[in-house]
Amino acid sequence: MVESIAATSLLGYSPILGHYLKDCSFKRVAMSPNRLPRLRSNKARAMELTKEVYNFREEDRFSKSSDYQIDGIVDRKPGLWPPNNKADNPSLQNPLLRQERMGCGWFGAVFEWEGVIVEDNPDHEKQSWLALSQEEGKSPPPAFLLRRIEGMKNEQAISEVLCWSRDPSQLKRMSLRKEQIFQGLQGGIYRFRDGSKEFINVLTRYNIPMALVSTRPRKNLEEAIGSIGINGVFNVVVTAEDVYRGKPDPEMFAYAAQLLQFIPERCIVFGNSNLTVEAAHEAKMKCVAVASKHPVYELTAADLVVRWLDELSVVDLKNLADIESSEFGAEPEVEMELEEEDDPYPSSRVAIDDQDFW
Ligand SMILES: Nc1c(NC[C@H](O)[C@H](O)[C@H](O)COP(=O)(O)O)[nH]c(=O)[nH]c1=O
Ligand SMILES: [Mg+2]
Repeated sequence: MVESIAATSLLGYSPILGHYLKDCSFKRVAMSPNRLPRLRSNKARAMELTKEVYNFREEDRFSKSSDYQIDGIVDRKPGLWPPNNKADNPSLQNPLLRQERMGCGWFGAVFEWEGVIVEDNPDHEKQSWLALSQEEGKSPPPAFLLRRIEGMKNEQAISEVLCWSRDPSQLKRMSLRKEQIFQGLQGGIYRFRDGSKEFINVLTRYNIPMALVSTRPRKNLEEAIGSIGINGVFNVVVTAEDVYRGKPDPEMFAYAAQLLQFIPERCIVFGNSNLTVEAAHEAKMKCVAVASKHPVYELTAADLVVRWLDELSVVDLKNLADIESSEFGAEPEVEMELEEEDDPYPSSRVAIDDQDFW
């Protein structure tokens, strides 16, 4: 199975619907009525948000997520946005490796959890909000508001969309309660979506760095990861506690890229809603939409739409991650190394980072 997915090529395979963006400006998608006007550039905003989060809870975050970070990939010290450009590191000495990474062969995969890796039951989420509104003596949120808060952090949804409170302690209390209700309904039972296990096996085999990003609390997500037996598969796990804002804000994806040490243009997001597509594009990332709870025709703003992850091959992802040189400024120059005269084996010198050539 693993072999067949990896070997699938562009020759024989055509995803349900897909279009590769060649316009590096990315399309602006008018799909989220709750988007706030942005007065600053996306990059400046991501930088500001990421810095804020670092200053706010740096120690807490790194201590909690350390189990999921692979040494050598994640820099535990705070850094500036954008992250160090691991892929296009000009100090790479192996010209073949450098060429490979400067092209489309080196990228990070950023996955949502529900509706992408595991099956999602949309009714549980709706019922949780309805139950919370009843407990709090608020009017039940209508369907259009529930759609607007899909993918947001609970605090964000309660304060900015439902307008139930702005008091931080109340927001925290209601958010925790809503997750408690959700977990009760969900029952701690998780099931892989068909094809997702096979797909992450392929990516693991190809050494493609992977991040898991979800608006669920870390504790619940860690339990869920353990219960389906994929501990340690993701190099990085970003959860609700790590960020101020969920989707459609790009903060979660920007932070995942920072932890993976990939510039955003080198990341592909896999999500199942238009808010995810919007957040990924806002973060300057490509987005594959998985049509799980939303039909294919509603997700056409994504760069590629599939029903099941195992419809995709590594070749498809490489094509998707194909980087326009203009996105990096000037055309990169291939550096010629000067070999020292007294070195008897000059061509055997390889930078440390060159050893993981795949
Ligand atoms: N509000 C509705 C949701 N919200 C839940 C989110 O879509 C999401 O599944 C959850 O936040 C987990 O995050 P992730 O997918 O792992 O990133 N879902 C619905 O189906 N319907 C809603 O109205
Ligand atoms: Mg989802």
